[in-house]
Amino acid sequence: MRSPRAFFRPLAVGAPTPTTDVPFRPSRMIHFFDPSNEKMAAKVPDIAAKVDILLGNLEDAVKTEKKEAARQGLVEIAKANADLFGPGRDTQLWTRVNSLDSPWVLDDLITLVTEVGDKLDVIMVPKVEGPQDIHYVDRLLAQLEARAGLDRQILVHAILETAEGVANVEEIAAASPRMQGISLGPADLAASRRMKTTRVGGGHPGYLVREDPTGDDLTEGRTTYQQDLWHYTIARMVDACAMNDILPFYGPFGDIKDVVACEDQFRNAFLLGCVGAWSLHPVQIDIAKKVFSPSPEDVAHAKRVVEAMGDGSGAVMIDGKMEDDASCKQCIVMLDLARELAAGDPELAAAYDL
Ligand SMILES: CC(C)(COP(=O)(O)OP(=O)(O)OC[C@H]1O[C@@H](n2cnc3c(N)ncnc32)[C@H](O)[C@@H]1OP(=O)(O)O)[C@@H](O)C(=O)NCCC(=O)NCCSC(=O)C[C@H](O)C(=O)O
Ligand SMILES: [Mg+2]
Repeated sequence: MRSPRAFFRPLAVGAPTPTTDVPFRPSRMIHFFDPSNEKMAAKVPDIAAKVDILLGNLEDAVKTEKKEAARQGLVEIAKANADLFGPGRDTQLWTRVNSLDSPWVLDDLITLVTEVGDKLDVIMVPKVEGPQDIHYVDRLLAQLEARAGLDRQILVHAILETAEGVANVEEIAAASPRMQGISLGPADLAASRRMKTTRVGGGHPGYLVREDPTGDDLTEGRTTYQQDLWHYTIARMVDACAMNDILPFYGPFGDIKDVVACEDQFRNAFLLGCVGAWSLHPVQIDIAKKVFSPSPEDVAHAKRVVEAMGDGSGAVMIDGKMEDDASCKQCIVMLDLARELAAGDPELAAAYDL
């Protein structure tokens, strides 16, 4: 554990000073694409205009024989679209590198930071098991940033997708000032925990509670309610992130055609405190944008409560409900997000009347 005084010192001579805050940027969807896939690569300028975060994926879902093409493809895309990415641009450019035990990750990090480090906002690290993984990446990035002459830090995002990672999530979130956030990786996590679902995120019809029987018949007339397989992990991840001022995200929803259940999963995550989710296919982009932007009705209600509460003390009745200091704080959370999103989006600003 580093001393509090050392925490904000660069980890390599000449590396940028560590950031003290994760700056607010709209982060409602992390859109995944495979930079070795020509069709997807060709869509980058179009998609970049629609998403908050565009992520060139180098890890799972990229075939082994395409690993190097994906890495090189991302370098070329970042260079060819220099006007779209980098400090002050609307769309963040991220990458997901290969796992730390893979034969590719060292070259992923060296190549990307050296060639296009000035365009990259965040590096997503998969299968993070504890703070030691973040410390390794932190020091290596500092060395690479110093050598590349970068003047701002590239932040790090961890995926929570092993049982060990979940057990250590608080230490992971607090491991470095470079930490930007954490995503739930439900597919790898299910495998690591030996859960018996084969789905990529979402619910499972077998995970349910059943109403008690009303008579002797145990088989008929008993309503079942599907439960959320991910509630515990998301809630724990949200707490770990909130206590360290970093951002929690839901990860992938693999049933691309089930846009309804995707919206439900994203909304559960939003309500629990996540700021965004991954989009794996263009059809999921607008779902994430809608869900992770507060609704105009919630914003209108929040405005009413904050106005009625004045200095925030005491209690008032609005529409038959008690509002006090605590509910006023909830409303301020909602309003802050609405204002931040509306600042870069005239349509939202109009919908929120802000
Ligand atoms: C899921 C897909 C393989 C589906 O691809 P495809 O069969 O080509 O879908 P469509 O025919 O409906 O595509 C229509 C057009 O849209 C383009 N497309 C598709 N996906 C994307 C995308 N993500 N970005 C940009 N463009 C996209 C297609 O090329 C078609 O174009 P055209 O023919 O010109 O009309 C595919 O969507 C896909 O590969 N998505 C990304 C998958 C991914 O990144 N997976 C990894 C993240 S999830 C994970 O790793 C698990 C996690 O770590 C955990 O452990 O939980
Ligand atoms: Mg995974």
